[in-house]
Amino acid sequence: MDLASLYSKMSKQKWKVLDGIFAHMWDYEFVPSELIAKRANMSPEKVEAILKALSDERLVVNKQLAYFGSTFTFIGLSLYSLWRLVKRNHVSMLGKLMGEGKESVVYNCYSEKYGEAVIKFHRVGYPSFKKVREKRDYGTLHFTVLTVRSARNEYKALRRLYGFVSVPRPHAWEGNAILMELIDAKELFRVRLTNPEDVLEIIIDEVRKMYSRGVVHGDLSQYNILVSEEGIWFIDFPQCVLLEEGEGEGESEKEDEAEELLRRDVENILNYFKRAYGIEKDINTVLEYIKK
Ligand SMILES: Nc1ncnc2c1ncn2[C@@H]1O[C@H](COP(=O)(O)OP(=O)(O)OP(=O)(O)O)[C@@H](O)[C@H]1O
Ligand SMILES: [Mg+2]
Ligand SMILES: [Mg+2]
Repeated sequence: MDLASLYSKMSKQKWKVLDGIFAHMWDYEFVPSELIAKRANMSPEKVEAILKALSDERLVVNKQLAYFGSTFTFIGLSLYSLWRLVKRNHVSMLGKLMGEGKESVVYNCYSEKYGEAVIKFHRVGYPSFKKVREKRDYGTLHFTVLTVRSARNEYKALRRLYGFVSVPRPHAWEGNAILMELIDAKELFRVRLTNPEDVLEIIIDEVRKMYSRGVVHGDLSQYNILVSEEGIWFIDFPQCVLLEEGEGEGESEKEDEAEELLRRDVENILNYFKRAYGIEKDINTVLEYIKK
């Protein structure tokens, strides 16, 4: 996905058309070209011609239903989200591709406001990612909405935690993209720790702080913790559960889910430290400490 070169090939009218899709994607999987035309202030014929060009570039998928409709591809949505970040002056220059995970693509970038930073483009449940899709219950919502939601959930979690728990500073959120602080560190699984007991203590204390702010990570593992000489950071929050103030003591379904996820998170970490460093801790004691 070469976003920078795709970006340079866009025109003002193409951006307007993508903007029209974005504005109505909450109500339609395939947004009627007529609605796009209205918002873009162009004729429907012109809009359809642009949509066909965008489809050739694999930025949208068009479908002839009872009407002519369009939806974003992952690349199209990412490009559009990048445009919004640029327009709001959050991003000045896109840098190198840093990594491609199952559910995201992460780029280095430069921001005049924030300096060096990263952009994480979310992709949840796009059709080509079958395995990811099977794992979750998507109901009837379509991919674009789910993906934007996942970005929003991660942004909300980072906003709530930053300053209390060691997470990258969130700068901005647009569409499926989150702009955040660049952390100069490596994933836990790639590092041989000299003080694993201390690091495990820190992790448990941070998970406790997270929990006290109503956040359960939900995918905690040696892959989603970054470490360096300077400290440790938690990343990758789209699947987290956010409990509201006062929640966490009752019996709601969300709280049950949070409890279950917390146990799994802690289990993952304890298993990793046992396997990699031979450190053993009793999970129930640790959970009790976290919830205290
Ligand atoms: N703020 C950051 N600073 C530096 N590197 C980062 C940052 N955020 C993400 N990364 C890098 O990008 C990778 C993918 O990010 P992240 O884990 O958030 O997404 P993911 O696609 O959900 O991952 P996975 O496929 O493992 O679930 C990370 O493993 C890390 O190497
Ligand atoms: Mg990850
Ligand atoms: Mg992930």
